[in-house]
Amino acid sequence: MNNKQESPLVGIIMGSDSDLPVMKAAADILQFFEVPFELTVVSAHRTPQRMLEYAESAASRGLKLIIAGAGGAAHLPGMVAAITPLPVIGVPIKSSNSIDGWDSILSILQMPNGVPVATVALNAAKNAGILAAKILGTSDENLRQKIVTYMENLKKEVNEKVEHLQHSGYPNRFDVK
Ligand SMILES: Nc1c(C(=O)O)ncn1[C@@H]1O[C@H](COP(=O)(O)O)[C@@H](O)[C@H]1O
Repeated sequence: MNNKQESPLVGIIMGSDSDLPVMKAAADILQFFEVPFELTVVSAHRTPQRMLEYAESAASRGLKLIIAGAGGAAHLPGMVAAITPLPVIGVPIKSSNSIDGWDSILSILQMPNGVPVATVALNAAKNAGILAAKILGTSDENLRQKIVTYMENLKKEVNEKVEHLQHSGYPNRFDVK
């Protein structure tokens, strides 16, 4: 699955394996950009010692940033950010007992001054992966070029939809692409 020869640059962690269906999107997009990553379950609540050791060792193991997803009382991203000097991207997850995901969003977003977590939208693990790739792309021209191509393709997709709409007969005078 992941490129085993290269040591991981991104650590994807989540509070439970029940988060995997959401967090898989971060792994998929990193794989698309050919960014080596590792993925595992770490819980601040249920496995505090494992969380401590993961966060303490992340930088020295060669990781450049961490994507942390959790639902409910989602303390994992913030606790990891409190320990590691690496940037942490937090993914709020709408878990089964959640208050519509707001519990997780606010737990991850409302960090105290001095301990930032870059929080993406609810369940937006794909965006977390893209953001990680963009950050790594600041010092990797090859990766940056892949991101430029990805963005060009996004634009093309929208333009094709606009083209399709043009042919459906609705009036539109705006044609800047
Ligand atoms: N928020 C946390 C933490 C943590 O922050 O340490 N550990 C587990 N969880 C979350 O509990 C939810 C339910 O987990 P289970 O499905 O295992 O009961 C998951 O969304 C997980 O991220």
